Amino acid sequence: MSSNGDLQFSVLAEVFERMEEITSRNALTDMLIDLFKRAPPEILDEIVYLMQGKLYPDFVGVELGVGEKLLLRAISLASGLSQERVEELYRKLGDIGRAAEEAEKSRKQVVLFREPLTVHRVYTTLERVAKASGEGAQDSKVKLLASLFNDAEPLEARYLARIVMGRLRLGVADYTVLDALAVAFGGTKEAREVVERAYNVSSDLGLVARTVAAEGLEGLKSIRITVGRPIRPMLAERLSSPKEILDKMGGKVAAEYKFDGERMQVHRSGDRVMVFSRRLENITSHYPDVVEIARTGLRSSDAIVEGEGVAFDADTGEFLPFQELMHRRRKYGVEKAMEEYPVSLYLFDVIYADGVDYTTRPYMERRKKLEEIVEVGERMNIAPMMMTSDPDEMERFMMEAIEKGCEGLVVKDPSSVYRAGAREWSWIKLKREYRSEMTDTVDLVIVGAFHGRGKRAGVYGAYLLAAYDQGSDTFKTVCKVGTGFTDEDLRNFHDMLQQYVIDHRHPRVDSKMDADVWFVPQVVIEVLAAEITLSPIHTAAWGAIRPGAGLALRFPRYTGKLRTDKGPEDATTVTELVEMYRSQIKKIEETPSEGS
Ligand SMILES: Nc1ncnc2c1ncn2[C@@H]1O[C@H](COP(=O)(O)OP(=O)(O)OP(=O)(O)O)[C@@H](O)[C@H]1O
Repeated sequence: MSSNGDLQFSVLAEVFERMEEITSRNALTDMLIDLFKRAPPEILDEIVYLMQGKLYPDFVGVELGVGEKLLLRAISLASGLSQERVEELYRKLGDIGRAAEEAEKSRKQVVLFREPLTVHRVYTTLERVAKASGEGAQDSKVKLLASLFNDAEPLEARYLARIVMGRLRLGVADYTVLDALAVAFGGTKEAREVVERAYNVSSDLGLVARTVAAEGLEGLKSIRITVGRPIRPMLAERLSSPKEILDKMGGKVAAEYKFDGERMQVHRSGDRVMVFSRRLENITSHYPDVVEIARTGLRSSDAIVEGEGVAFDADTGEFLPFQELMHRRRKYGVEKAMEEYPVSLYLFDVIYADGVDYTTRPYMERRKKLEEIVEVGERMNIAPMMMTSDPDEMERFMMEAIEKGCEGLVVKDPSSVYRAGAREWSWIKLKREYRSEMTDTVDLVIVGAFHGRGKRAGVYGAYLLAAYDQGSDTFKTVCKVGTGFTDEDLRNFHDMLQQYVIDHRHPRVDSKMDADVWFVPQVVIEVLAAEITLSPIHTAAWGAIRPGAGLALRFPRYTGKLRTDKGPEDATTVTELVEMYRSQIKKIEETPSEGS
């Protein structure tokens, strides 16, 4: 069955057919073990890719580029059935695989000679289909596919069609393949670890399969971290208080800001930079600015670093909510999206640099290396970190992080290595305790402003807003807002506010934050925010919920409504904010806590 390093495609098709009927994971693993042992090592990578309905690992980002219409044309060409007939079969059966199979069964062309399909031929032909581009690409794709269907038996045609359409859906998870490889070529418990490590540092299941089949476990040890090939990210566990974290880790820990953006694994080799997402897709084309930042800001020209890309408002410099980053995931108009939603990179780890694999080095050493190789600038920075063994200090650091637009902290064990692909207790995330959507708008008083930069030069870029405190008849700050204003709003606000400018903080304004310009509290605007959080900076409800903390709005946005109908004392009060905060918590406690 296997000869000359190849395998009949029919063998694979039969295995696929049996897999579809299996209901237990153990049986599925056994079947894979059997297949892996029978297949020649040279094509085991091809088998593994095809089994998952792909040609390469995901990070390569190559697609077949074959739509339904094109595939139906190829089936029609090979079977001699009219295209209408093939389409009708597809409509009737509702499955393109079954349609291809039926077409094959009732093929009109008399075939004098069939060259039996092999796995390697299927694989390499599909590679050519994927690579066909430019003028006439569609026709070449049809011809190439038809050449396969021409030689396919009905069962082979079924699976061929499904692979091509990405509808194989055998549900063979990466971990099932790893289990099967470990048993087939190792047989010991240790084998699973070696196989998994090779996978975690390469993210390439096919490569791992072929290597272990050809060279055994020893061979896998030669799979090393390589620039250009993403490694599976280390993940964090979660606890809800600083004390629990300190109890778990013991001693001094390293607490870092947890930025709320998109995780980016940045690979650089000379002038070439690649960016991979948390799910290891190649997202380089969406982030030309990150490419440039890495090219100019990394002192090592051969490195893999990890960090969080955070979108910010170009005019105010403030972080934007995570969702705004999705504007960067478009296919066209990347340049425009890049201007509207620029990204700053906050690095938190180094995986590889100048020929050294840092994953086996302790956190403190990695952090030191990171500081060495990162040229800190406006667009590239290192996540702020503090070493602490005091829960109160950690709590304050978390509030500071949230105040700056972060989600909380990721606390790390200073002696821990980088465990690719693992979610373990050496990284623990601490998010703000309470999280829910704020659906009500609030009306707040403009008490200060900050000079605009960039496109907002000459007008105010952001405003300091306050709620009204009836008890003391003062205005307590709750947020800085720079989002939601049109250019016209900004000009109008700037002009209108001139009459209220004073050269010091108004005595009825209670603020820990220093504004560039202060106003007499007069103008009221409507604002919507994501939620209310505790804050070490804003003075509203200071100490009411927790000593040393006030309340703040997270991600506030001007709704476009200037409340000329309200005087400053009609603004939302601090008491109302406390109420809103409490009902928020109640809602959280009543809903099941979010999983990770
Ligand atoms: N300083 C930091 N260190 C590590 N991860 C950070 C840091 N800042 C932000 N992050 C982000 O936090 C994530 C760590 O949390 P976790 O491993 O649970 O990932 P997750 O499942 O994506 O969770 P979440 O939804 O909380 O981001 C990382 O994937 C990364 O994107």
